[in-house]
Amino acid sequence: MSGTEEKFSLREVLVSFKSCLVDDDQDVLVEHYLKGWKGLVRFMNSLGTVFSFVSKDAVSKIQIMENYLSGEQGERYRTLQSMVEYELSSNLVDLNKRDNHPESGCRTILRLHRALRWLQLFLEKLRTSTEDSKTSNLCAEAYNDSLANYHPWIIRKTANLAFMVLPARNTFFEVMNVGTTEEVVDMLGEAMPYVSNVYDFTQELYSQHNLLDLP
Ligand SMILES: CCCCCCCCCCCCC/C=C/[C@@H](O)[C@H](COP(=O)(O)O)NC(=O)CCCCCCCCCCCCCCC
Repeated sequence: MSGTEEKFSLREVLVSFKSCLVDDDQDVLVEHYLKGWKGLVRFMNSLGTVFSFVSKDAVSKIQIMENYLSGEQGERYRTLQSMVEYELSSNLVDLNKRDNHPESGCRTILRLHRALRWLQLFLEKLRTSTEDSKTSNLCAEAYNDSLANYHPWIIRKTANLAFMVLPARNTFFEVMNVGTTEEVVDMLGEAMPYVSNVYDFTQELYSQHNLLDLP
């Protein structure tokens, strides 16, 4: 990280998933969801350029969503529920193959949603890890049990190579800038339910509308 860049704590990033949830956890604010992702990408960038291929893809998906939010129909994209209703009722989603709407909000959020499952698994592994656990193994296990199922061989291979250069657990925790190991573990315990609630809500919404396999 460059000296001029302000150090930030992963606590704020993870807690921003708390502010996503509205209406008694029955909806997710897109703006806050994207804010959470931006913080995560910023954290990932601080780990080095080896993840820039991941970062690029995440940034482009965040950008697609921000364009919708600031566009003419921005109000329709305020929450995930309103986005799904609007895009489906206006036939703005390619349901079977990428065609006229290759970058719908629904399919873009689905990609981030699948990545959120990886994050959930990885954070839980970090939280319950021991001093001799290898961050690279935890990350690879979480990836292989989730996101990898949607990626072609070449991406899986590249991702697994990149994981190998992840810093050791101690350094990784330091970069998180949360405090001692105990504080990191406590923070993860505190933040995980928010990430899980956002994940569960989105999963349910997409499942209700048969959107979990969007091309
Ligand atoms: C800390 C280490 C970070 C490791 C990141 C692990 C996730 C590995 C994902 C590999 C994605 C490779 C990039 C390409 C993806 C796309 O092909 C693919 C499909 O898109 P398409 O349907 O439009 O073609 N895109 C996706 O699946 C979306 C990927 C979004 C990844 C966002 C990852 C953000 C990671 C944030 C790290 C924060 C770590 C915090 C830990 C305490």
